[in-house]
Amino acid sequence: MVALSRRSALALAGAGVAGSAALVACKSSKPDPVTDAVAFTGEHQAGIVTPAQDRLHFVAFDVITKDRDRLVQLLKDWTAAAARMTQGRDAGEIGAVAGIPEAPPDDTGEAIGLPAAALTLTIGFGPSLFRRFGLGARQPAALAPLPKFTGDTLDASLCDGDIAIQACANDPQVAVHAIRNLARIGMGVVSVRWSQLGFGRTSSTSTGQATPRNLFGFKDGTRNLKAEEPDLLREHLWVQPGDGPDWMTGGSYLVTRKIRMLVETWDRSPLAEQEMIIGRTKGIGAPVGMADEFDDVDFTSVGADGEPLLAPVAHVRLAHPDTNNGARMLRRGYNFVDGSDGLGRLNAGLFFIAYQRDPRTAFIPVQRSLSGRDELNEYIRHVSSALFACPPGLSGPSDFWGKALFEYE
Ligand SMILES: C=CC1=C(C)c2cc3[nH]c(cc4nc(cc5[nH]c(cc1n2)c(C)c5CCC(=O)O)C(CCC(=O)O)=C4C)c(C)c3C=C
Ligand SMILES: [Fe+2]
Repeated sequence: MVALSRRSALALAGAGVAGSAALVACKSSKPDPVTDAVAFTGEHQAGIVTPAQDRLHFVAFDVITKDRDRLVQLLKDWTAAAARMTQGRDAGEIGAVAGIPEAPPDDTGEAIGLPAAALTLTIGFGPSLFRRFGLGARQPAALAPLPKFTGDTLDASLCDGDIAIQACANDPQVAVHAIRNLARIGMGVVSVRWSQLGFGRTSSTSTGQATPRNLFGFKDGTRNLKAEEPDLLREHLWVQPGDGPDWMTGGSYLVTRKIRMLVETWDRSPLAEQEMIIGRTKGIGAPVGMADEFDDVDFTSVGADGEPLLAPVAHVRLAHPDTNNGARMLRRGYNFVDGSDGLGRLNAGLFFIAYQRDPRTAFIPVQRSLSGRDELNEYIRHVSSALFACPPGLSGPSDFWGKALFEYE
């Protein structure tokens, strides 16, 4: 049997040979150059350390059923649909246009003819899920709700959620199609709590990727954890045996923060001040006082005025591992522009995404350091916050999202 993508199925449909597709998981965790598909199964979920794609559609769901079996069935159905869509196929076995005219199609159709576009679908479970379905004792200690931080201006309707799914792809229509179909399949069991579209990745997760820029115009993601650093990934990204609970071994904790950026105010500030606030040059992205983007941050040199070259309030000083007891995380955020705010300003910013082995020793201390002193706070507002436990990758066809969490002795 052959695996037919939406593209080849469309082409072959004309020749009358569509309908014999079978799921074939591709082996590599990098996009397959022929099918442009990222493997759906593996040790870790795709969409974390796999190369960051250009587009995002992120959704947080509330579970609206009290029936545990219905939720487990949905997780099975979602897994099957996600396996198909990440390989460039329709969400359902029949597809968008091959079904009977009397029934709604099992795929919505807007991705017909589009490739897999390196689509990854990554699932996470929020703290609120563990208050139900007998999951209380299964909640990881690391999954305690995030604390309030100085300056937070959070909108509760944009925070938290029982289940999150991150869709990343190199085509926005492919990412939106995936989330739309998962929401459709979940009708009656889950409802969308909040969602976010993103464009322009704001970090690299591989040394092979150029460092992109955020909406303040600075290179972002220079000193990110990268796929080529397995020792650091073990230490800072993946939950290790013994960290507990077992169902999270090989997984990672996901923090999202929607951060509005007051771009109009930023755009009126002088270049030298922008560089002082970030602690890096805007052009090359080098740490202040250094020449190259990948030079180490210089904490100690002082200028002719006797003041440190790297300001005490500079973002990269306050976010640096040396300032935070060695804390590191894998950032995977996206720019967003959600139209304008009715006052003539863009509603724009950074949808910050960070994965880590334990938020208590990574995101939380770093955000405490930033929220207290970071000069960047004059120009940003945190409006949404969430934390999710992302289990390890799926082992094969009999595994499904959440199996080890829900099915235990
Ligand atoms: C709590 C974690 C962080 C938040 C929130 C955050 C917001 C934020 N960051 C930028 C722009 C840049 N950040 C940079 C580096 C950097 N930022 C964090 C953490 C948070 N940032 C870390 C851990 C680091 C790396 C520190 C280090 O190890 O040196 C940079 C420099 C380039 C880079 O290394 O990535 C920029 C630029 C914005 C605009 C923002 C909120 C909107
Ligand atoms: Fe940052």
